[in-house]
This record gives sequence, C-alpha cells and structure tokens, in this order.
Amino acid sequence: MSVSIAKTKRIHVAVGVIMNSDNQILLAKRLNHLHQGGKWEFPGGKVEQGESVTQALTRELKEEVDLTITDTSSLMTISHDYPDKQVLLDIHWVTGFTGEAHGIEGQLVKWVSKLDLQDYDFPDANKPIIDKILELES
Ligand SMILES: Nc1nc2c([nH]c(=O)n2[C@@H]2O[C@H](COP(=O)(O)OP(=O)(O)OP(=O)(O)O)[C@@H](O)[C@H]2O)c(=O)[nH]1
Ligand SMILES: [Mg+2]
Repeated sequence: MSVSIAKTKRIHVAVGVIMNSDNQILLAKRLNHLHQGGKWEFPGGKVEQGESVTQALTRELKEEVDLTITDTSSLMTISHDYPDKQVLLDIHWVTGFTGEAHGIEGQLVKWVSKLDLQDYDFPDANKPIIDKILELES
C-alpha cells in the first residue's frame, strides 16, 4: 500500500518589526477571513517571484500600513508548519521609515510598547520574534 503525502510549497514571507522613536512597535490585526485571522501580526506579506525580501517588505509596508521604508536590517528567519500552511518568515528590523501608519486594508494598527507585547495574541510562529525583541532591546 502506498501513502501519498500532499507536498505544499513553503510560503516565503517578508515581515517587518517597525520601532518608533518612543520604543513602540507597530502591530496590525489580521482580518478575520485571513489565515490566522484575528491575531496580531507584524506587517508584511508574501515575497513575489523576482523580488528580493527587502523589495517585498518595502512594497508590503507601503500597501498595508502606508509607511515608506528607508532602512532595514535582517533579524531572523523562522520556518513554521501550521496544520494548513508552511511558512518561512524572513523578519527584518525596520530602522528607518517615513509617514504615519494607518491600516490601508481596514485592519487595526497599533503602536505597542515592547513590554506590552506579551499581552497580544500572535500566530504561533511569532513566539521567537517576541523573545528576540525583548532580548535585544532590554
Ligand atoms: N505578515 C505577517 N504574516 C505572518 C506573521 N506570522 C505568521 O505566521 N504569518 C503568516 O504568513 C503568511 C503570509 O502573510 P500575509 O497574509 O500577510 O501575506 P500577504 O500580505 O501577501 O497577503 P495576500 O496573500 O492576502 O496578498 C500568512 O499565512 C500568515 O499567517 C506575521 O507576524 N506577519
Ligand atoms: Mg500581509
């Protein structure tokens, strides 16, 4: 008997940890109909064919929260398997940006003090990101 296992492609996602001059980090609430809907996320989205991660991040942050990115540095990558999806999160610090953040797609966005991050419900894949932010910035 042979068992076939459906192989799905791991989705490459550019994710931005954006900190303002008050040491607050920008969170956005995922719309309910999306994967991991209702949870808080760091803004970002899928890297498209032919794009670098930085290009994808710049495009996504403009499309989602209306910020113009001027400087980034890479923070970490996380490979995570959800029951229904496999993701590779490519997480970058956004160290320079211009503009005022607002949720262009109707999502809530919020600047949150890093010490309050633990009070928010994130997708399971994000746990190491929260740990890293607390470790780096304390
Ligand atoms: N942006 C973002 N995505 C995350 C985070 N954590 C996490 O597991 N993901 C997962 O990464 C995947 C891709 O993210 P996305 O839905 O933002 O992609 P996108 O903006 O290109 O959306 P679209 O396909 O509607 O255009 C989703 O399955 C999402 O659940 C996070 O902190 N930020
Ligand atoms: Mg997105």
